[in-house]
Amino acid sequence: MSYRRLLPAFTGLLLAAGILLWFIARAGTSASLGVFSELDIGVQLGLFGGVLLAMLMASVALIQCQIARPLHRLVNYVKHQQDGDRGEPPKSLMRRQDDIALLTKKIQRLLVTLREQNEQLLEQTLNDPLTGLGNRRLLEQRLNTALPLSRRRMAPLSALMIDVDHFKPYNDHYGHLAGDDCLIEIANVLRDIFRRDTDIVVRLGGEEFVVVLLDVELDEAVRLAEAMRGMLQAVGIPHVESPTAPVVTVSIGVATAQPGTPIDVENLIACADAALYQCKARGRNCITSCIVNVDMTPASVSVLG
Ligand SMILES: Nc1nc2c(ncn2[C@@H]2O[C@H](COP(=O)(O)OP(=O)(O)OP(=O)(O)O)[C@@H](O)[C@H]2O)c(=O)[nH]1
Repeated sequence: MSYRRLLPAFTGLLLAAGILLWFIARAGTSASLGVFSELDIGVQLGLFGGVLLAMLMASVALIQCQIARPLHRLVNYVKHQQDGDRGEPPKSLMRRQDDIALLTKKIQRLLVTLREQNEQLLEQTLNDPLTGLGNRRLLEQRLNTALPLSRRRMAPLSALMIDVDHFKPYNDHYGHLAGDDCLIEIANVLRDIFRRDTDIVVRLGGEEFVVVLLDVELDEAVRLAEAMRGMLQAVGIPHVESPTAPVVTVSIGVATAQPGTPIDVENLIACADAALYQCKARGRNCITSCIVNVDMTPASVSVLG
């Protein structure tokens, strides 16, 4: 029985007991209630008190079992949800037919909505809205976990800094919207080439993209960079203003940190950037690679070709 029906019942019983006690007390003094009138007044009062106490204890037990305990379970459910638990509310709460069940269902729905909205917000803060790739924050977040792990496992790590060649003349000639479409197309090529779950592919800003490949040696990183460059050229986005090629091309700086090199996000990107700079100097639409040195200053990048 739900507390909504039990409480009025107990209140009624208490009331009835009170009236009964009052009646018996009166009967005791008017000596018209046979057996009670023969009892000592102290015993009569003791009896009344006992009945009252029993009723009170029953009420407390009822409140404890029907209200306090379920509410405690509800609080525990909310606490666990706050700690990241995704479980359902206790079945004993969901099965009820009262306000506590209603409250539980409402809280559950509210928590699901909040969680979904949080996930959407988080995605927005970690994604580039134009291309749908990750952004710099996502790169930092994932590298903060990946770099120490990679160091501990003594695994190599490679970063590719990809920059669109002559993008300003492209924008000037075809317009900013066409420029946006071009960036989206490049992002699609990146998605096609870098498919591993561990690959981190982000748009750093403007016409610059970064790819970080965990557990990938320099040779493999250069091969993938070459595949990306080739695929974009094969897509053939016309670029009549480019002095390099009749289509949109990219320059790619590849930096590889050998197993155990103590690098951080900034240093890795700085080294790949230095390699990219060499690429641009060599005439664009090419790949330059380097090994990240232990002192990790961009100036220490040794270009391999
Ligand atoms: N359409 C579009 N253009 C952008 C976006 N972000 C940056 N750009 C443009 O990208 C161009 C980058 O130009 P530059 O930095 O001079 O580079 P570049 O012309 O590609 O020259 P190189 O890199 O030396 O080959 C600028 O014209 C920016 O306005 C964007 O989100 N959308």
